[in-house]
Amino acid sequence: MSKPINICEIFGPTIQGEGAQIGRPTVFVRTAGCDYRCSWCDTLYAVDTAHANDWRKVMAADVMAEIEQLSQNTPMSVTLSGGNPAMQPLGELIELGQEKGYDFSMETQGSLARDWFSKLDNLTLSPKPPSSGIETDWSLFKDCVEAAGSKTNISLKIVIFDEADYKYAQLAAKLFPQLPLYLQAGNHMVDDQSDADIDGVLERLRWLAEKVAQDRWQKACVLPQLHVLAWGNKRAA
Ligand SMILES: C[S@@+](CC[C@H](N)C(=O)[O-])C[C@H]1O[C@@H](n2cnc3c(N)ncnc32)[C@H](O)[C@@H]1O
Ligand SMILES: Nc1nc2[nH]cc(C(=O)O)c2c(=O)[nH]1
Ligand code: SF4
Ligand SMILES: [Mg+2]
Repeated sequence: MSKPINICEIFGPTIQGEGAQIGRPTVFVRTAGCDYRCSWCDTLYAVDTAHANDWRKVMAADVMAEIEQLSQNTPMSVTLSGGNPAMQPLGELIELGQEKGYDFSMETQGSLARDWFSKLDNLTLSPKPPSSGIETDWSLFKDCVEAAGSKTNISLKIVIFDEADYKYAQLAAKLFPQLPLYLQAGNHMVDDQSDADIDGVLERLRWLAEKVAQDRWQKACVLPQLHVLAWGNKRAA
């Protein structure tokens, strides 16, 4: 018997605003619930159970039907995010979609490994630096890399707010030298309602870019959240 997926929102097509697939059109499936509480989480409405009344349980076939409606039945990229999508039974959805020609990317922090990671086309693992207030269990993180295996494109994406976060990213790069590395300028959440602090984001982006250039850190790819530059903190963008 298949189990329902806890859904926060399904939206798009928009563009992937972050990491290895930046700029690519995609539909987002945002699952509800997370095992972390990052101090600067930009999607608390998918994490905090205070928002649980807005979440819904949906069977994989029905999620797929919504994706097909949004994409007007044109096979395209689907991005699974959250919350932590690894908490949800997503293997069946990935299989259903791939049979129809859709490809699947996923964003997760690397705290819960699942067999079905190996079905994904792209997996972004985003371990959390010190500024998040969360400590990384690198052994669980390694389990996620291994669960995805060699057929899935895996990349590391680390949010950077400060010097300690930068050092953490250097450590992560040392631990997983085989993985492409993206450094994402942090977006300080001012409050849920307000526009994004774009000046602050750009200042952090310039600081990060200058550091990487000065250190001649060839492997690092520095990026902003493109959707934040385009649409601010607007939900479902
Ligand atoms: C909202 S999370 C959901 C997926 C998963 N829980 C995770 O953290 O990877 C999606 C991406 O947004 C990043 N992110 C969250 N809040 C952010 C912020 N304030 N500034 C920059 N990136 C942020 C996360 O690090 C992650 O890479
Ligand atoms: N456009 C856009 N790109 C994104 N990349 C990662 C996102 C996420 O919240 O996981 C996200 C998002 O919410 N919107
Ligand atoms: S792991 Fe991701 S969704 Fe969960 S609290 Fe952190 S940034 Fe938010
Ligand atoms: Mg987001």
